[in-house]
Amino acid sequence: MDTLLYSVDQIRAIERAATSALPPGTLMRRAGEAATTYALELLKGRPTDVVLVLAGPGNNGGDALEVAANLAALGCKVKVAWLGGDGAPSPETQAALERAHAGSACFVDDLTDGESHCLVIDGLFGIGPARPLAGRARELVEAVNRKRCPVLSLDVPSGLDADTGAVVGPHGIAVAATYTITFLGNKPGLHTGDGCDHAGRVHVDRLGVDELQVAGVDAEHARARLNLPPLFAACAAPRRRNSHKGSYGDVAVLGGAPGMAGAALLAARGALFAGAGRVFVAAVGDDGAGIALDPTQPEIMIRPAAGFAFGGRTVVAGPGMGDSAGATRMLAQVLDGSGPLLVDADALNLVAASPDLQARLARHDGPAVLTPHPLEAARLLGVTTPVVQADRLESARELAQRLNAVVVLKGAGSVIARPDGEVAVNTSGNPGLATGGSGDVLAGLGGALLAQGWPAWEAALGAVWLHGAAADRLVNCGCGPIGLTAGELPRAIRAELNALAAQSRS
Ligand SMILES: NC(=O)C1=CN([C@@H]2O[C@H](COP(=O)(O)OP(=O)(O)OC[C@H]3O[C@@H](n4cnc5c(N)ncnc54)[C@H](O)[C@@H]3O)[C@@H](O)[C@H]2O)[C@@H](O)CC1
Ligand SMILES: [K+]
Repeated sequence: MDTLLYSVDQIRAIERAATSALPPGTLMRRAGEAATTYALELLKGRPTDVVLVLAGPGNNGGDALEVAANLAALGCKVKVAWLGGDGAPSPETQAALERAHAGSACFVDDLTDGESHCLVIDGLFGIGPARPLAGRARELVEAVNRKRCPVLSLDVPSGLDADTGAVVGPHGIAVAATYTITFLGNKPGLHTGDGCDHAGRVHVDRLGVDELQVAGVDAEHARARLNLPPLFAACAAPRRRNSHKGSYGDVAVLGGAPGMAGAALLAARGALFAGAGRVFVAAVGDDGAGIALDPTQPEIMIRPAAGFAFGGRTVVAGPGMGDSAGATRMLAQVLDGSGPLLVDADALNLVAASPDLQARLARHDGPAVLTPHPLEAARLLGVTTPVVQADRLESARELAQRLNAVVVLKGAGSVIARPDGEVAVNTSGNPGLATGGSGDVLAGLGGALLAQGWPAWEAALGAVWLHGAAADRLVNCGCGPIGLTAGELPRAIRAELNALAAQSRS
C-alpha cells in the first residue's frame, strides 16, 4: 500500500508535472484503464448484470466515462447517468464523453428505483467539489447510498473532502463506497473522520507517474502518512535475558479520584500488559484512600498521590483525575518535572482551562504525549467539536505546535501529530473501541511504551496502532465490535506487542 498521504494541492502539482510531460489525455486514459481493471477484479470477470456509471461534469466524470466506454467495449451492459455542468467539459472529458456515446453504453436521465446493478461506479466528483452536493447530484448520491450493491468510487467518494475526510458541508452528502481507487497518490481524507465510513477499501494507482515526474512533491514533501508498524516496530525489541523489572520502567497513573477509580485502574492495566516494569496508581483524593487494591490485578501498586515520588517515573496524568484543587496542584507538579509524560482525559480539561498549566506543559522538559478525543481537543483549542472534526489533521497539528507535544487526536482514523507538522493517520481499529474506558487503556499503553524508552513520536504511533490492532484481534475472534469492553483490551494488546517484538527480531 502507498503509505504517503498527499494533499489536494500536492496532487494537483503532481498532475501538472505529469500532464506537461505526457501526451494530452494520457492520465485520464490511464485512470480509466486502472479503474476498469480493478472493477473487473472486483466483479471476478465480465458481469452479466448492469454496471451503473455516474459521471460528473469535471475530470472525475471524464474518468468515469472512460470506464463506461472500456466496460462497454468489453461487452458489459453499462448504463451512464451523466451530470453535465454549467460550462464546457475539459477536452479530455469531452473526448471520453464522445467515446462513451460511440459505444454501447446506454445514457439514462434518472435512476430507476429498484433496478438492480452488479456494481456502481461513482465518478461524480473527485478532488474538485468546493461546495455541498445539491440538486440532481444530491439525488444521485442518495439513490446510490440506498443501493445494496458494491460501489466503486473513482479517486474520492463524491462529496468527501480529500484533505480532511469531512463530508463537504454544511448539510452535505457523500457517496458511501465499498471500494475507492484513488489516483496519483493516497489522500488523508480517505482514512480519517467521515472518510473511514465513506471510502471503503482504498486502492492506490499512481497512473505510472514515477518519482521523476513528481519532482518537487516527493516523499520528503508529503507531511502525512499512514501509521503502520514499520514506523515504530524497531522500538519493539525483544527483551534481553539479562534484564529485570527496573529495565522496563515505572508507570505512575495520576488519577483515580474517589468515585473514578475504574479509569485509573484500566490505564494501569493497559500499562501492565504493555510491559511496564512496575505500575502505580497515584490516587488523587483527600486522603488518597479511595482505592486500596485492584483484586484482579494485585501487581498494581496503589498509593496516595500526595507525597508520591513522581521523579524518574513515566506519568500518565488524567484517567479519573477529576478537577479538584488537589488534582490541579499535582498536575502542575508533574508538568514541571522532566520525566516522560502522557496527558489524557481530566488532565487535558484542566490544561484547557488554565493558561498557567498550558505554559507549564509547553515548557515540559521531557517527552510529552497528549491523547485528546475531539471534544477535549476542541476545549484545548478554544473551538467547537465540529470545527475540530472539519479538519482533524490541521487541528492535531495546531495543538502539537501550541503545546509542544506529540498529539493523538482520537476517533475514526486517529491522527498523530508532532510539533514540526508531521502527521500520521492510523490504520488499525474498529468501532468496538467506542466504549467507556478504551481511552484509559490507550493512555496506560502509551505510558508503558514511554517507560520502556520509546521516543514520544514512536510511542504515540505504536500505542495507537497496537490499541486498534488489539480491537481488531478481539473482533476477529467474535468479541465485538458490539459489546467489546475496555477490560478485554490489555490482554489483546499484550498479544499484539509480543507479535511485533517477535517480528522485529526475524
Ligand atoms: N486532470 C487530470 O489530468 C486528471 C484528473 N483526474 C481526475 O480528475 C479529478 C479532478 O477533476 P476536476 O478538477 O475537474 O474536479 P471534479 O471532477 O472533482 O469536479 C469539478 C467539477 O465539479 C463542479 N462542482 C464542484 N462542486 C460541485 C457541486 N457541489 N455541485 C455541482 N458541481 C460541482 C465544478 O464546477 C467542476 O465542474 C480527480 O479527482 C480525478 O478523478 C484523473 O483523471 C487523473 C488525471
Ligand atoms: K468520485
